[in-house]
Amino acid sequence: MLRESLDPAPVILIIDDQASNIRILREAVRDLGDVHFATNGETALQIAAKCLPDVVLLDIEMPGMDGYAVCRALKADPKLADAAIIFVTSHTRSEHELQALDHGGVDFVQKPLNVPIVRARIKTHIALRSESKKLALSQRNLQDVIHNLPAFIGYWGADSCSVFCNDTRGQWFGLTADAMHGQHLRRVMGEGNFLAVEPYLAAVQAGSSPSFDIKLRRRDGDVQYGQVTLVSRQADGRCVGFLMLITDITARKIAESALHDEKERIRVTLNSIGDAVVATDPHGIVTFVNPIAESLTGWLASEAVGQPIEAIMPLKDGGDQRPLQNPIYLALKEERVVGMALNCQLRRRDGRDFDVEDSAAPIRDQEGRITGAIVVFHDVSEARAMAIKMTHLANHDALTNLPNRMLLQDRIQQALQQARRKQERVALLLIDLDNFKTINDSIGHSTGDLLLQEVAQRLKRLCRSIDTVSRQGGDEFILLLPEQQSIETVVDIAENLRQVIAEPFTVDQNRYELSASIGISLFPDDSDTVEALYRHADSAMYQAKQEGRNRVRFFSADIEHNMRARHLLEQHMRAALEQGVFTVFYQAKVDARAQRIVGVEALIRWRTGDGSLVSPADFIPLAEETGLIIPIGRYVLQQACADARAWHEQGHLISVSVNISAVQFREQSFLRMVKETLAETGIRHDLLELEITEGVLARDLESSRDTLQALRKLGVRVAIDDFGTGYSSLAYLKRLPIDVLKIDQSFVRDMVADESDAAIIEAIIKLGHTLNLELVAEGVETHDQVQVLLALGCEVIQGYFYCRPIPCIEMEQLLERGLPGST
Ligand SMILES: Nc1nc2c(ncn2[C@@H]2O[C@@H]3COP(=O)(O)O[C@H]4[C@@H](O)[C@H](n5cnc6c(=O)[nH]c(N)nc65)O[C@@H]4COP(=O)(O)O[C@H]3[C@H]2O)c(=O)[nH]1
Repeated sequence: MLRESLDPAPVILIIDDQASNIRILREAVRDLGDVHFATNGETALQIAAKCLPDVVLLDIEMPGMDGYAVCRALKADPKLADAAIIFVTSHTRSEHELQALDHGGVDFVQKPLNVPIVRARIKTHIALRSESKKLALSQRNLQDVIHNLPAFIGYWGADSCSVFCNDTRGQWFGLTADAMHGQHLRRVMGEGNFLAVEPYLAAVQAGSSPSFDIKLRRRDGDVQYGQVTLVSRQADGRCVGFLMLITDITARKIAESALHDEKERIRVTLNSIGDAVVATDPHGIVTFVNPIAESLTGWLASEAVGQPIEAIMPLKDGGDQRPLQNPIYLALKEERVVGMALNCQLRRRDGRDFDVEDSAAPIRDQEGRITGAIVVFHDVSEARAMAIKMTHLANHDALTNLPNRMLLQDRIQQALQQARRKQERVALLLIDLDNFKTINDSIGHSTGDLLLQEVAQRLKRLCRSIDTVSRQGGDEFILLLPEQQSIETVVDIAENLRQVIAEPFTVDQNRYELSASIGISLFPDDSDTVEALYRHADSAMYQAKQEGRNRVRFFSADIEHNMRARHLLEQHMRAALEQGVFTVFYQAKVDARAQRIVGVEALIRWRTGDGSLVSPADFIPLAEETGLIIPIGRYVLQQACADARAWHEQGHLISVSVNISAVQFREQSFLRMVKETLAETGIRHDLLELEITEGVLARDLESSRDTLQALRKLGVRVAIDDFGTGYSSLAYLKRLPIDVLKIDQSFVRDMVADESDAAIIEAIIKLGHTLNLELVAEGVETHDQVQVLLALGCEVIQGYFYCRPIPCIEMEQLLERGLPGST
C-alpha cells in the first residue's frame, strides 16, 4: 500500500548483485529521491520492508533469488505490492521483457545502462507513483466521505439495478452494499418503498433530477422518513443510470409533526375555550383573535388583524366611564403579567358595554425577547350582576327589601364614627308592632306579610336618604337616624312614626289597625357603642310596652322626663289656644321727661287652670318649634290692635308694640296676616309697632328688607328688640327701614354700676340719634337708671320702675288716671 503522505521524497531501491551497476544506478538517481540498495534478493526484501520503496530497480540475473523471485515476493507483500518495479537486465530478448511485465514489472531497462534514459524512466515512474498515490488518497477520502455520510448514496444503472452503494452495513434497506450489487431497486427497497419512488423514475430517464420526501418502512417494521434526490446520469443523450441520495429526515419530520400537533392543540384550545383571546405584536397591533373574542368585541378576526388593540377592544371604567388603557401595553412595557383594572368595561363594536375581567401577558421567543403580547378576558356582566344581587340578598330582608341586621350594624358603626368626629347625635329607634302576632295568626301569614311590607313603606317614606330603616325579623323594625342635632327632632320623628303606623291599613279591601311601641336610645347621651344602642333601645321599647303600648319611650330617664314635660306642655298649649286661655298683658312705655305714657308693649300671658301665669319665656321657644307660634302670634297681634283701637277711641293716642318671632316673620303669609289684622281692627297703622330681634333680620337681609319695606309702606313701625345683644351690624341699621331701637335690659340692669354697660348704652343712644331712630330703654327698674338714661339722651323708658306688665283692663285704668306725678 502506498504511503499516505505526498511530502516525503520518493524512495528508490536498487537491487543488483554487481556493485558497479549499483554505483552507476545510484549516481543516476541520486537527486530523484531516497536511494537504498541491496546486492541480493533476501537483503533487498528486508530493506524494502523497512524503506517501502516507490520505485525498485531490479536486476533479473542474480545468484540465489533472481529478479523474478524478488518481484514475486514484493508483489506478495501488500505493503510493497504497489511499488513500481523496473527490471534491469542485459537480456535483449523480448520474452524476458514480457516475462518481466508478466511478473508485475512496469518497465524494463537494458544494460549497459544508458543513464539519461534510466533517469527519464525512473522520473516518469516516480511521477506516476506520485499521481497514483494522490489519486488513491483522494479516492480513499471520497470513499470515507461517502461511507461516513449520514445518507444513503447509491448508483443505479439504466436498468435500475444497483451498481454502487455506500451502505456497507445495510442500515437503510437491510442489504449491505455488496448484497445489493446488481439487485433491482424494487428488490432493494421493497415493494412499498419502491412504489413511492417509481413515479419519479420516468423523470429521471428524461434527464431530470427530482427531489421528494418518502416514508420508508424498514425491514424491521420501523418507519423512517427520507428526503430522496434522484440525479440522472446521461450519456449520448440517454440515461445511463442515476444516483440516489436519501437523507434521513425522521427527526425533522417528528419535530414538524410535533410542531403541527402542538399548533393544532393550541388552535383547538383557543377556539374552544370560553375565554376571549387576542394576541398582538410588540406594538399592540392585533395578530390573532379567537372566536369568543370575535363575538365579545364584535370584530371578525379577518377585520381585527392589523388594527391597534384599542380599536377592537376599547376599555373604560365601569364607574366614572373614563377610558382605560389596554393592559397589553403595560404587559409589553413592563414585560410582566398584568391584571385588568377592577370594574373594567369593554365597549363592543355595536356600542353595547360588557363587564370584563382578566389579564395580559407578554410573549417571548427562545432568547427571551418580547415578540408580542396576549390578552385573555371574559364577560363577567352576569357574574358581577349576580355578585351585586347576592350582596344585596345578604344585606337585605327578603320580605320588605329593607336592610337587614347585618347591614344595619355596619351603618350604625359608620354613623357612630361620623358622630364622634362631628360631635353629633345618633338615634336608634326600635319599633315593635303591638299585637301583630295575634293579627297575623288570625288573618293568615300572607296578609300579615303584606301588612309588614306596607309598614316598611310607610316607615321609609318618613325617612331622609341618610336614615336607615331596617327589619330585624318578625314585626320588629329599627330606624337609624344619624346626624341629629336635637332630641326634639328625634321625638317628632318618633311621634310621626307612631302616628303613621296608627293610620289604618287596607289590605285586600280589608281594614286593619296597628300600633307601635317605640324605644329610643341616643348616642352619646345614653349609649356609646353599637351594642349599647341596641340594648337600650330594646329596653326602652319594652318600657313602652309595659306602659300600655302605642307610645314612644327614651332609654334615658332624664330625656324621657324632659320630653314628657315638653310633650305635655305642647298639648296644653294647643288646648290653651283652643280654649282661649291666652291673654295679653301690656307694659307702658313712658316719656320720662314728660312723665307720660307714649305706648305699650303687648306681652302674652298664659293663665293656667289654677290661675297662675306661665311666662312666655317658658313656652314661646316650644311654640316656635312646633309652629304654634303662628296662631299664638296672630292672636296677640289681633288682641293688641283691637285694644289699641279701643283706647284710641277712648282718646288715648298711644302706640302698641307686638313681638314678632322669627318663625312668624319668615312665614309667607306674615304680611297678609298683618294687613288683615290692620283692616279687621281698624287701628291707625302708625300706632302699630312690630318688635323684631336683630338675629331675625341678619339671617336673610334681602328678604328682611323686602318685608320691612312693605311694612313701612303700610305705615307700620318697626322696632329692633334687644338691641346690642345680637349682631348689632351697622350695615343693616343703615340699609333697613327701622324706626326704633330698644336698648336691651341686660345693659340697663348694671348701667349705674358698670361703666362699660353705661358706655354701650351711650354708644347705642348716639347711634340712634345719628340714624334718626327713636330709642326705648327696656327693663328700667330704678330712678338712677332713669336719670342716667335721660342724661344720655334716651327719654322713652320701659320697665318695672314705671309699670309692670298688666292686664288690658288695668292698662286702661292707668291710661285714664295717668302716671303718678304726671299732669
Ligand atoms: N326684670 C325685669 N323685667 C322686665 C322689666 N320690664 C319689663 N320686663 C320684662 O322684659 C320682657 C320684655 O319683653 P321682651 O324683651 O320682648 O321679651 C319677651 C318676648 O321676647 C317674648 N314675648 C312675650 N310676649 C310675646 C308675644 O306675644 N309674642 C312673641 N313672639 N314673643 C313674646 O317673651 C319675652 C319675655 O316676656 P316677659 O316674660 O313678658 O318679659 C318681658 C317683661 O315682662 C323690668 O324692669 N325688669
